Amino acid sequence: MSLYLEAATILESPQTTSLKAIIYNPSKPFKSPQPKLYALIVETLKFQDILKEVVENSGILKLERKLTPLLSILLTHDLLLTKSGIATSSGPLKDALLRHKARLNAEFTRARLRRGHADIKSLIGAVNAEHSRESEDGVTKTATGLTSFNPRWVRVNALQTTLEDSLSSPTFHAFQEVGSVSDMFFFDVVRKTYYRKAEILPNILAIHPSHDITSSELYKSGKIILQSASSCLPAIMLDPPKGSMVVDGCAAPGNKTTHLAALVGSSGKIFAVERDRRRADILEMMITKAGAEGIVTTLKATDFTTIMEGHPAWQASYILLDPSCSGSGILQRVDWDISKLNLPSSDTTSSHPSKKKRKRDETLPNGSASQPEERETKQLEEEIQDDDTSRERLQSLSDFQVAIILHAFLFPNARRITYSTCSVHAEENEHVVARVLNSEIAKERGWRVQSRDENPLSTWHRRGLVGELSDLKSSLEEQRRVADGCIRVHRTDSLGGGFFVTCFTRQVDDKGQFGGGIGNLDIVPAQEDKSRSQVLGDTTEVENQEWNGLSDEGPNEAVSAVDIADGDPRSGKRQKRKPGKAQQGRTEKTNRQFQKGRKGWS
Ligand SMILES: C[S@@+](CC[C@H](N)C(=O)[O-])C[C@H]1O[C@@H](n2cnc3c(N)ncnc32)[C@H](O)[C@@H]1O
Repeated sequence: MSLYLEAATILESPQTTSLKAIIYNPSKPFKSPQPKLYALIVETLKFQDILKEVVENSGILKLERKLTPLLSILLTHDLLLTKSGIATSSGPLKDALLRHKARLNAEFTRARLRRGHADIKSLIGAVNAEHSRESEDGVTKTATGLTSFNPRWVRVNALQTTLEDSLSSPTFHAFQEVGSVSDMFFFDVVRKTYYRKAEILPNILAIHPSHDITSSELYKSGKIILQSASSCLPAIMLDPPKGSMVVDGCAAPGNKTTHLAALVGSSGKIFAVERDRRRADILEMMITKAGAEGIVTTLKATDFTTIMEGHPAWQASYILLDPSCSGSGILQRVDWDISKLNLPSSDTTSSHPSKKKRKRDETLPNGSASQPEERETKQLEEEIQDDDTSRERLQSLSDFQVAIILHAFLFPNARRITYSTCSVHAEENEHVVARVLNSEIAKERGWRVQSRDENPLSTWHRRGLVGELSDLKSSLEEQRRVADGCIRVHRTDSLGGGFFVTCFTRQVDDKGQFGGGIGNLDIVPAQEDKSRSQVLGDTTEVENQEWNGLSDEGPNEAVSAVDIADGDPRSGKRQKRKPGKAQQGRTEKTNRQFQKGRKGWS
């Protein structure tokens, strides 16, 4: 009986992760074979409506006190829908169900005929078809009736292979290109298809989520990396030229670090900074797997805000900031939503013995009987408290994100800085942008948000929310320009989850001096490298339509001996370059302003 009891326990537990992750978790093994357990739960969930109807109409829950609604549908599933029947030799629960076999069979026949199926085969076929369309295939129907598609996104690792070689490899050679993401979801049978938007998402492919490529040689060797399109946007937007020096300020697990490495190539240099030692281990593994060890120096257990003058990373020209955030945009690929279990009702409904829920008028733990009004007030209070906690949390995340950007603004040679989150909250997105642009540092150093037309992702239709930039101390026109310079991705946009990214830049004059800034409405495109692959200008309208063909996987978000470079004061070695007096003075002044600015914003 342990198979059914274990299945019931799983179905009753709160769903914090996918069903597969629960069943195949090595630290919490089940007695029953995992594939059997998985199949029983998935199949019962698929047929839950008809099973519920059969159990309710048979009235067995009133007659058999040992059977719970959940156990009754699990057992009835195997009794009626499998060739081998209930998978146990004997026992009180099996006996209880078998006493009513004839009645259950009769109700099942009625329920099947009511659905218009002459035989069981036809019923099973129809239920399977319905489920393959609606849940297994990454097609989500939102509450508003919108259909969104969740392909699996794959980034071809240009450090190890090319897109062409990947497409002709055994993994992909049978795949055919389709014109939009939605095209791969409209066949009854999943076909081997891929979608790409080469001009804007170079080396990035979308495939149907049912294709598991993790056992392929391409994946195992690091030639392809599973990374959502949303998560690829920051490196594309930063667009560091080949051979440039880049800092990835919040790097683990390393999706964006390895993407940056592919962009700067073997002549480039990346410092990947990660505060958390354990996460930094994964970062190092990912860098090795991607073949980027020669390009990336990992700064393990290092806080980005401690990188100062004298550290080699201080000289970087490009900085990618993807700091910790609330993660509210992340899509969970839930294989089976066990929370949507539709249980039979009975007058004698009792929950599973292991999980006793408090009934409506039961005594509260403090001994007092809860009255309905009291319960409602308590619930309301809890909700308000939850809301305050999340507001507080967002505020502290936002303060931390501001501090990270303000520190990046101090890097003397930085010309572009991207800031991204996988959050949908304006507090972590537009509000952060407004706060850093209002800072003294931004004004002194000439930092502004890159205009849409300077930006490789100018054709993406969903931009920042201008209404959330009202704290920006500037004209409405400038607020609009800033909003337009930000990119938002909705969870339903098919790029793999909700996302926000923007790029800060500053002008460089002919002598390589930085200048200009917010309030400078005379936007002159920065005189920088000519590496920008796209400035698509007036093709925007057409591009928007093409982008609209994309419409969804969640952004995937992976260092040995501490790899602190010689120049780092903590390395214990003499710093290679000491700043001159003038430079020292400027840094101290700027640091004081920075601290002042920081206080002002907290
Ligand atoms: C959202 S994750 C980054 C994901 C990563 N960019 C990727 O694409 O794989 C944020 C990371 O920043 C790290 N972090 C947070 N604060 C930091 C700080 N002050 N300095 C360095 N790393 C930090 C966190 O430990 C976490 O690993």
